[in-house]
Amino acid sequence: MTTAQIISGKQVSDEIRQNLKTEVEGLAAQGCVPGLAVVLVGEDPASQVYVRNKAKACEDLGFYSEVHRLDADTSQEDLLALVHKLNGQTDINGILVQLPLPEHIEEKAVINAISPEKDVDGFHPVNVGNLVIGDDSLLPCTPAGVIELIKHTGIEMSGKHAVVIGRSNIVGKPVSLLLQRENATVTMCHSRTANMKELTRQADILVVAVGRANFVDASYIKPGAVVIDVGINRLETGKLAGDVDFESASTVSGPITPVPGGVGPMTITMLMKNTLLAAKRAHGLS
Ligand SMILES: NC(=O)C1=CN([C@@H]2O[C@H](COP(=O)(O)OP(=O)(O)OC[C@H]3O[C@@H](n4cnc5c(N)ncnc54)[C@H](OP(=O)(O)O)[C@@H]3O)[C@@H](O)[C@H]2O)C=CC1
Ligand SMILES: Nc1nc(=O)c2c([nH]1)NC[C@@H]1CN(c3ccc(C(=O)N[C@@H](CCC(=O)O)C(=O)O)cc3)C=[N+]21
Repeated sequence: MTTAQIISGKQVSDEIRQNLKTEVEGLAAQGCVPGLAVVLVGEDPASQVYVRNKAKACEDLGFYSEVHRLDADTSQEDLLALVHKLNGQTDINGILVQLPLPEHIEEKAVINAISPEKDVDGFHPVNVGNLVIGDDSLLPCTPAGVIELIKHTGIEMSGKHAVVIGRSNIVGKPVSLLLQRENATVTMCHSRTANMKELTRQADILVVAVGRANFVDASYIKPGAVVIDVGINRLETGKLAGDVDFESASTVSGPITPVPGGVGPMTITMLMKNTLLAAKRAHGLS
């Protein structure tokens, strides 16, 4: 039986979006309407859902938005030309190119082409560098959402032992940097980690981003620990599952996020927050 507190990403998201909406209304009066361009190459079914959710969030908040759907066989040259065009558009403050891209396109070339001021994913090397140094930057959306959710529990991160499973550039690595910024002591686990359960069982805060459905169960978790499940896995049944076996984990954990309704909605909310910030900076308002 679940006795753990469920951290609702949906609810936290709605609260933040309310605040963003109020701010957008104020900015519109000053002639500043945040604009987001989302670029989707090919028809990755998962990406379709996210792109739809992003467009809807823009509409709800009063942002201007453009969705560019390109054929799967679009050349890298044509994609780069679109990115350059969007870089020059004054009505666009944020550019997001949905990943993964088809194999014939070099991801790095595309990310590097996005103007760092418009890189609302926080994937451009300039923004990554600023994140590492601790300077102001556009923070990657999923990691920023993870930190917001932990803050929402009211549990202090400073001095706590945080363990992150996964070390990707888009989730694991930036999450670990943001946790350190909150003064947590951070341990990183990955596919070569030898004694993983020994480590995760010491975690006051456990962030899981492995990309394997129901990978973490109760046996990985210290009683009362905060558990944040970043995983989004589509099961054969069509259902969505996290990287954490919620039924099992929640019997021992403290506050824990569900999937769906956990980190996913926060990712989109942080994207909106970044786009608003980029718009304010473009208008000299921040
Ligand atoms: N909610 C959201 O908004 C988002 C959700 N996601 C989801 O988060 C999950 C992770 O995504 P992402 O970081 O891109 O995934 P990647 O596949 O890029 O990275 C997975 C990481 O997990 C590690 N790993 C894999 N298997 C094991 C294992 N058996 N034991 C320990 N570590 C392991 C890998 O280690 P190694 O480095 O050694 O290979 C790697 O570092 C996915 O389910 C993805 O769908 C992603 C982005 C946004
Ligand atoms: N350039 C780029 N930036 C990204 O941020 C990016 C990306 N590419 N590629 C794919 C991943 C994944 N991702 C998600 C966004 C929203 C939900 C989301 O809204 N999830 C909801 C429900 C989703 C559903 O029902 O399928 C939830 O978890 O409750 C999930 C995952 C962003 N990503």
